[in-house]
Amino acid sequence: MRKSIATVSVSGTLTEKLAAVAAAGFDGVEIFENDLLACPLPPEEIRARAADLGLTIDLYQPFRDFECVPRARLRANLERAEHKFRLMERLGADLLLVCSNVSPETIADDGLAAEHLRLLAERAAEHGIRIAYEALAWGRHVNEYLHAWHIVRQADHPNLGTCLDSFHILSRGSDPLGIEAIPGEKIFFLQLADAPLLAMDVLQWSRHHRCFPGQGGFDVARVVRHALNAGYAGPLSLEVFNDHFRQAGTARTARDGMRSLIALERQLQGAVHPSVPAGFAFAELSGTGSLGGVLPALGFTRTGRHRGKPVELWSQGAARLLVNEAGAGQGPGLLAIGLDSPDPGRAVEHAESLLSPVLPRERAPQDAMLHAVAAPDGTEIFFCDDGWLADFPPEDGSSSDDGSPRGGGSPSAGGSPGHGGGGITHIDHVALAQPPHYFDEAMLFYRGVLGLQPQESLEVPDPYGLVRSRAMSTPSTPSTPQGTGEGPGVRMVLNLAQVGAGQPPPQHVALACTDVLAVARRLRAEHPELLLPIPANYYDDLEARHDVPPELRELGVLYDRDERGGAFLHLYTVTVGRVFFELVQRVDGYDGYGAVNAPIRLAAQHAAP
Ligand SMILES: O=C(O)c1ccc(O)c(O)c1
Ligand SMILES: [Mg+2]
Repeated sequence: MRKSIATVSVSGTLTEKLAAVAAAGFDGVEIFENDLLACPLPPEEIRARAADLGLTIDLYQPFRDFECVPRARLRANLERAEHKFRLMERLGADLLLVCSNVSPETIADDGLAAEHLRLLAERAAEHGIRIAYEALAWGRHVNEYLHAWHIVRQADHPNLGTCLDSFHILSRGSDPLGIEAIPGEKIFFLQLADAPLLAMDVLQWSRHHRCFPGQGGFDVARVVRHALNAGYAGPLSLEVFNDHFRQAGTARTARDGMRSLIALERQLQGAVHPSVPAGFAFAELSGTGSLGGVLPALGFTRTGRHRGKPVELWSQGAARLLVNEAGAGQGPGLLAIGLDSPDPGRAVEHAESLLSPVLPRERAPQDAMLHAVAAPDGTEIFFCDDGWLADFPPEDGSSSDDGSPRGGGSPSAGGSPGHGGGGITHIDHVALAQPPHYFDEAMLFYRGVLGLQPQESLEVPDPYGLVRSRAMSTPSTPSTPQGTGEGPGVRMVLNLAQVGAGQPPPQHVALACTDVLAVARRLRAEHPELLLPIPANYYDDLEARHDVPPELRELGVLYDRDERGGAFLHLYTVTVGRVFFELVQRVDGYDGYGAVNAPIRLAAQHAAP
């Protein structure tokens, strides 16, 4: 299908927008009136610029508050329309979007609406122009897409059709099935936007929070499917009003829009993700040695060293951390994540088909880790099969050259915890700080590229701001809950300093253990300086809410329960460089992240020296 985008969806001047949209591979554009009015080029030159870039001008918009007006106003409106028609002839655009009247003076009369729109269509036809009538969700009299269609049908003019916009349909909770009652040739245009599910005024929601399909909570694909079933054959056109997109990089947003449409087309074809990861292979941190003793204190042992690079492998159970001296100057921070992938080659191909930057294969020929892409925040994501461990032979040099990994594959073989029971078994989740303005891009990356599913979006108060947080995880079904399928699954938490930005929230690696209290006791005894202190007030409140062992207070372990009786015990280390560790124990199917405790943790981190 042809792909189009409204110029309002990306930042920049009109000429910057056109260049970025063409570079991202779009076939056409909707020119938003403000972009044209603010552009120093005459319409003929804009037309030539678009043509040179291989873009068609699919629509000019919006024409407002035209129909259902008193007779005297109608004359003025028709004159206003004549001016637009002449402009569109210069621009080479032959479709004008008319949105339903929002004025309080609108006369609530369908017959009058049809009469006025028919007059407009007759005038438009003299210029070879067609009119697409769109119901704004906050239109005064017309705010439902089927209402707009009924008026178009009543007006009955070949140059008059309707414009469907997924936001206006889905934000009102209308059933898009009704689209199939509209003859396809009368759907003149289809605009697509997603949005997070928010309870707010629909105009504000539309003007500030729209996002690309796949980034919000609407079933945009359903709208498209019904339009295609109706026989719609025009472009899929993104029309997004978003405060962050207005500030983000023009080319980057245009590319993200294209990624969204590619993913949407796949969804319509019923394609499934070709290679959903089964678990974490590793997390790679910048730093040197044992990260100042933190890793051995947590029970990790060094089990290997990269053949040709200054990278060490630290293991405990199936939890593997790589410590890379590159970038160590800035202190410890997360550089990369390795995912256990059923088919790394296909996973990276899939990522590339969704326009993710594939990282250059600059590794030595014998290295296994060749399949990697960059996440929106710059973190490198490696798709791994078991072979990668062979790059990290044990240091005693006893590893043969047959490539067989020491301490590979099975969860218990990756090195001994050396501290008895309760140890760490695997990486439970990784939390990444997202750059401002690109949170929605990250959502689409983790959903489309990695096959993770978004959980609820949360806003977590911090003493000096607000952190927006969203967990994304591999799908779990009742028959294969997280932790019992092919692997433990992948859970990511995306954080964004929403208010009070200052510095980005630190990143963290959460490690699953079988007995977090046992680990906490050992840490308390041997390395109390590594534990993040939690205020007594927290425990006074916790003990009033739940029947918990008093030991939690002594050990600084936090606690949460879910409605189904699952429990979560977790513990934080202090921050080292830009990263900290969390130790977690999930009890009886607890599937969350202890979000109620996040404000306590954020405050404790601010208070820590
Ligand atoms: O917010 C608006 O006014 C507006 C204008 C044109 C559209 O196509 C639309 O969906 C919304
Ligand atoms: Mg619209």
